[in-house]
Amino acid sequence: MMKNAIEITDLRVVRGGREVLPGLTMSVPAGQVVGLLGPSGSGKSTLIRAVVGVQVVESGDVMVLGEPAGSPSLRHRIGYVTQIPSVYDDLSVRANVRYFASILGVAMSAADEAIEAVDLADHADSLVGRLSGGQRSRVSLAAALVGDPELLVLDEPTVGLDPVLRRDLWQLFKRLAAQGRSLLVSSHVMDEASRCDRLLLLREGRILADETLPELLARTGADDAEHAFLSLIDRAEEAAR
Ligand SMILES: Nc1ncnc2c1ncn2[C@@H]1O[C@H](COP(=O)(O)OP(=O)(O)OP(=O)(O)O)[C@@H](O)[C@H]1O
Repeated sequence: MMKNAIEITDLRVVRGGREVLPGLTMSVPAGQVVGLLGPSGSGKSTLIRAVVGVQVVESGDVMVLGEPAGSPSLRHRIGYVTQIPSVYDDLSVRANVRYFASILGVAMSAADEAIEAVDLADHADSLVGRLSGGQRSRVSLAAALVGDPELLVLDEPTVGLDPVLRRDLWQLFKRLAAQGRSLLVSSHVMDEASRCDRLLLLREGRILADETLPELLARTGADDAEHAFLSLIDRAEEAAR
C-alpha cells in the first residue's frame, strides 16, 4: 500500500480575486480517517475541490493515489461527496444508487450493500425527495461508496445529522479505513476531532496543526480540540504582531 493517499505541496489557489490557499503543504496517510477542521471560510471546500481535481489552481502539486489530481484514471478510485446532495429527488434511494452503480459498471448488488452501509435499507424504496436532509446526504454517501473507492473525500458529511447518526457515520468511516480505504472528512464541528485518526486544522488557508488529537492536546496543553485550536490561533496572532 502506498504511504500517502494525498500529497499536496505548496498549493496556491485564488478565488474571486482573493488568495484562498496561499501555499499549502500537507498529506493524508493511507488507511486513515483524517479530519479537515476549520471555521467557515477557512478553505476546506477549496482544498477538497483541489484534491478531486475540480478546482483551478495557480500553482503547486496535488498528488492523489500516486497520480496528479484530476487524472481520468482517478475517477473510479475516489468517492466524493459535496455539501449539496447530488442525487435525484424523483428517484428512489435504490434507483439512485443503482444509477451510480451502472455508471461505474459495478454489480447492482453493490448498490444494496452501499445502502445497507449508510443504514438506509428501510428507506430503499422511498423517493429521495421525501427524505429528511440527513437521510438525503446519506444517499449521496451511498452513491460515493458504491464503486468501492480507495479514497473517500467527504465535505461536511455530518452537517444537520443528529448525534446518533453522526456517531454511526463516524463508525462507518472507521470501518472503511480499517478495510484499507483512506478518508479525508471536513467538518467545522471541533468535537468531531476525537473521531479522527489525524487532524488537519485549517485557518485562513493555512495549516495550523497536522497531527493526532493526543499530540495536539499535549502540544497546546488544552483539554479539547476547540481550545487547542483557539490557543493555536492566539499563538499565530502573537507571532504575527
Ligand atoms: N465560488 C467562489 N468564488 C469566489 N470565492 C469563493 C467561492 N467559493 C468560496 N470562495 C471563497 O473562498 C474562501 C474559502 O471558502 P471555502 O468554501 O473553501 O471555505 P470552507 O472552509 O469550506 O467554508 P464552509 O465551512 O463555510 O463551507 C472563502 O473566503 C470564500 O469566500
